[in-house]
Amino acid sequence: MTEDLGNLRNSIDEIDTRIVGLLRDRAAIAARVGDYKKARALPFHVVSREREILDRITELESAPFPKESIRTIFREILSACLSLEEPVVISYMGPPATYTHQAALKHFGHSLKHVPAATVREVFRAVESGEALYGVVPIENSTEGMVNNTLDTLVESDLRICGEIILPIHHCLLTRATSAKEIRTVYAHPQALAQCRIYLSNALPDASTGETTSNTKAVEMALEDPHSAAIAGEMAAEVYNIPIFSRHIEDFPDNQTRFLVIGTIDPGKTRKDQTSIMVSILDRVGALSEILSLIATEGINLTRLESRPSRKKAWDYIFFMDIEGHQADENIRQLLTKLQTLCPYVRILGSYPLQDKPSQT
Ligand SMILES: C=C(O[C@@H]1C=C(C(=O)O)C=C[C@H]1O)C(=O)O
Repeated sequence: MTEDLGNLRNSIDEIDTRIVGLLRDRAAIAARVGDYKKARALPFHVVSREREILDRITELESAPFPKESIRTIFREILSACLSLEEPVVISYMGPPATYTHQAALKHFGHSLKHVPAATVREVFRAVESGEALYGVVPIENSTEGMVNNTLDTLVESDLRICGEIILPIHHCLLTRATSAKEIRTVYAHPQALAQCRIYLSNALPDASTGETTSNTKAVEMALEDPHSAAIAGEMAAEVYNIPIFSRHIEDFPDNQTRFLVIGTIDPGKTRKDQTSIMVSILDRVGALSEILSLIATEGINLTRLESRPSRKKAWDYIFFMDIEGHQADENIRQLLTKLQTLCPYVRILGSYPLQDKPSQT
């Protein structure tokens, strides 16, 4: 029997009507949850519950529908339902169309209000003042290393880390020029320039480079002058309507950036968490190795160790550590108690859901 296209499309229309009906029912219940929480002054955004939902629906049989798409769709459903409970503002390091903007949209969905801030410090300020519930800032790139400015701002602030977002970063060369030889200057944020060094020296050996405070600023320069180009993401090309001259120009294809979600809300314990801590150590032989062996004795996996000058005294350092697990776990509680006796200063920056590293895309 041959398929009838009209019938198939009628079936799809019926299913879509059912999906919308279910979304309507879900939104009505989420609004009731919102009323319940408001009456009891409970936090309305519950990260651990959202994580539980996302993990559960990912395990449901959806084939041939792709699992990753199920997660993306549900991220948007959660975002839309949450916005019914309370208007939520997210401050991100702007301007619009930066990778940080992309990370914020991926993590919180499009239904929340995403507001750009000019600097990392401004993002912290927006959250500290209560203008925004969360802030999103870049912390580390897999090719270029830590964003020191974010680490330093974290030291000075009382905000906690509520989550992390890992985004594959693919740079594009954006320009109004139609051939490489027309391009005299390539503008970008220093991080982006550093991640595309090999491409620039091979494809545009005669072009000079110019650092900008953001890739979006670079796009504005490239829009004004056809002899200029900018390095930025595909989203910037779309938003600013500038042609893509070349895609995937990053030197290492597995280029990822890690962003932090900062705020005041405790995300709660989930199936797989990570804890970030900050310690200062006594200036004596073996002080750091003592801490490291304590971590090993408790059977804790140390996944990141960074040091930054304390900015209080020359050659005095603060250490940032990420360990697997939640601060409520027995072995981490033990570790923290021991660290408190060993280190002049210990601060828990937060326990939050561990993000899976995205596979290369
Ligand atoms: C509905 C709730 O509130 C929010 C919205 C959620 C949802 O749409 O499922 C989940 C967690 C909360 O961030 C809840 O806590 O259950």
